[in-house]
Amino acid sequence: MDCTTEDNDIKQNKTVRVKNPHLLKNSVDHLYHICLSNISDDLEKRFGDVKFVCFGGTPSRMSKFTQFISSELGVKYYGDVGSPTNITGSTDRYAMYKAGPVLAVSHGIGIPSLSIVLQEVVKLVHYAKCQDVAFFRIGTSGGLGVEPGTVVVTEKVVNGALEPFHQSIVLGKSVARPAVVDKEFAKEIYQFADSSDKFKTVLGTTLCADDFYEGQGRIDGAFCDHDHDDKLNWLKHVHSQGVCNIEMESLGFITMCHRANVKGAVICVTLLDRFNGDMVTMDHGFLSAIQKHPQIIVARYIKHAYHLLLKKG
Ligand SMILES: O=P(O)(O)O[C@@H]1C[C@H](O)[C@@H](CO)O1
Ligand SMILES: O=c1cc[nH]c(=O)[nH]1
Repeated sequence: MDCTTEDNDIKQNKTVRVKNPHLLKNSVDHLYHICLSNISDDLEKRFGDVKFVCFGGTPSRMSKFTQFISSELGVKYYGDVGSPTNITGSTDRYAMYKAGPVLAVSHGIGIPSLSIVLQEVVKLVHYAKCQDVAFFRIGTSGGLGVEPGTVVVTEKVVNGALEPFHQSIVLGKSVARPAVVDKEFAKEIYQFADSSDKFKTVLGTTLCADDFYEGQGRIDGAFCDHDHDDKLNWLKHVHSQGVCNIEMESLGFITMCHRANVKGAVICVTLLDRFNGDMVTMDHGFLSAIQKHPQIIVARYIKHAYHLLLKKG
């Protein structure tokens, strides 16, 4: 594909942007952490049909989601009965599964871990010439003033200081990139909540922290230099600014989707109300049941969008 065609496709919001002139010079690109290569693997043949890429923290969640979405869409997943195959096979850093137009990828904990796999997946869908791709993060979070089990569809994302950008250090300098949420896309997804659902779904601001303990104001870590009142005052303050939930990846996820010209949305379930405590104490059965809540909403959206695509032909 020459650059003009590529630019036109990007302008028409079809293909995924890889904004790196150095890559054009290199013919070989080994996607190290997902164990794929643009030369030795036929990425277009294997992944060219991908339209929806869903990310979440753990391999087991993404494997279960693959089974769920494959039965919802009536498409086979790649792998054996009852066990989708991890495409990243020989690396155990991340897991990636495929069911028809859906790719499900685990990202680990925090933006550093997420950003590596997200960059490689952006390059993967770029090399595979996927068109009109959408990315989703289906995660867990701590809630503020909402019942545990509530799904928050992120309409704004901020860092721990309530600023809507992601800061990182590049070549020794601090770089701040804006976290631009696609609000229309968030609203579209939110509309797939149903009044008969056994859980609530809300649109809200998500605070993305650098850490699970002190970074989220917890007082139950190995270290803590603040007290219970400081924590409550901070939680009350961020809640008064519209924050509904706290997690650890949304800022990097939204910022990179924007840079890649990909529609991106963050949909997380809340595991606890942080006004009532810090520890996640629910039993494993309940935890695994409520992790499905964001998947239910996203699966409805994907099913709807996929059927529209099939109709278009
Ligand atoms: O998608 P998950 O459930 O992994 O996301 C949240 C944020 C952190 O990665 C992790 C902390 O327990 O859960
Ligand atoms: O409180 C919580 C729960 C899940 N994930 C987080 O980052 N925070």
